[in-house]
Amino acid sequence: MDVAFPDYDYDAELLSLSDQHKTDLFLFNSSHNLVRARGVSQKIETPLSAKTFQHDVNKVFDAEQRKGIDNPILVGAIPFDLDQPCQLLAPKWSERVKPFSADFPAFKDKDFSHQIINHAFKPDHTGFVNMIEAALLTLNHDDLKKIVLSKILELTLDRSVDIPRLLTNIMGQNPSAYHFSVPLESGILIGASPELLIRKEGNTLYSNPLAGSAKRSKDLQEDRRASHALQQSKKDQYEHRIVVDAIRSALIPMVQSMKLEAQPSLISTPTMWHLSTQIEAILAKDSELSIFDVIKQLHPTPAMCGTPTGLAHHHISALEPHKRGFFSGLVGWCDAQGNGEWAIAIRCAEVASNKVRLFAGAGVVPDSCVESEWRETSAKMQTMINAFGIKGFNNDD
Ligand SMILES: C=C(O[C@H]1C=CC=C(C(=O)O)[C@@H]1O)C(=O)O
Repeated sequence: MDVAFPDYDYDAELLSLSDQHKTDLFLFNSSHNLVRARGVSQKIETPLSAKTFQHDVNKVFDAEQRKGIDNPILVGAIPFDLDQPCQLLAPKWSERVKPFSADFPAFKDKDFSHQIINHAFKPDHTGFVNMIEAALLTLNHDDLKKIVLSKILELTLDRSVDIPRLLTNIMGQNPSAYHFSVPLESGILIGASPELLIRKEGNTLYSNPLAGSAKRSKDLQEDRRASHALQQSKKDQYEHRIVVDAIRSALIPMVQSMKLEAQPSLISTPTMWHLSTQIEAILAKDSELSIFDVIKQLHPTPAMCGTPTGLAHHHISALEPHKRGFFSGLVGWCDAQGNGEWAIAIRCAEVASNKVRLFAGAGVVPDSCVESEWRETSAKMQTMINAFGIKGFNNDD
């Protein structure tokens, strides 16, 4: 189904939100699909690692089909830790249409701004330094090759956040990202992720892992220098290669063919440069694998966790003072015909009224430098700081 894009009044037409529905709308927008959903017909909270997971999904799809929906969908979020409950639902209402182009004046909401009343990093700078130093020691004395460690920034803002306005700002400022707004029990998970874990169209799989990062600069020359240095950086190339190798090894047993770029390319968001690899693969003939079977083999990749996965996961639980929940998990949708798209929940925030939590992680390898990882995670948070219209906050502190 195609949609035309007239000059929208963003909150009335674009997001079709009346006041009482401001926060219960699920939205996922990529350059391939825009999925919107509302209301709960059925829920799935089973962890992805549970044996009954696919059975529970099939049961929900069957029940929706018995109600007369030809190709029902599931939308929601999958946590970082596969043993934790998912928040997936078959919505009461949904539509899948041509994606938004975010290049409208309506998306440039310059008057949208917030002030910070309180802020706290978890861990704080000292705790972060200790955490990365402990990781570096482990990297030297263990089989661990890479670990991704994160921090959270907790904000209290001067007023409750208007979610549709935040979403339009996110889209306007980051037109080529995966935009999402996912109502969860703890608040709204909302953001502009640059990273695709998996898109499945029939038997074709697409993935776009990122790893290796540099902060962008407003100064053109400095910006070019940063991108060039990233491309030349052995440390970042190594960090990236670990992710691509893991995805390739996980896909090989499932697919009949795979195309992937020999060298990573550079991609940019408005705030960051990244090393990126596009991967395309065709599932083996007569494959009965669902998109969740594929996700189970891939997630969490070394771009979110580390390598080897189990060991990195163990050290993350021991070193990080916070529970990630859905941060660095997945957000997206899938249908009963086996299509779907799941982006990684980064460059995002969890918002509950005027309380906001931002998340950012960075890959740590033996050549990592503690202060650079602090600055990199702060730079990654700038995507959401800008979307909230927060000015003059130096989040390097
Ligand atoms: C974990 C995050 O970034 C990942 C994605 C791209 C580059 C990354 C890096 O260079 O460390 C991270 O693996 C985040 O943005 O919070």
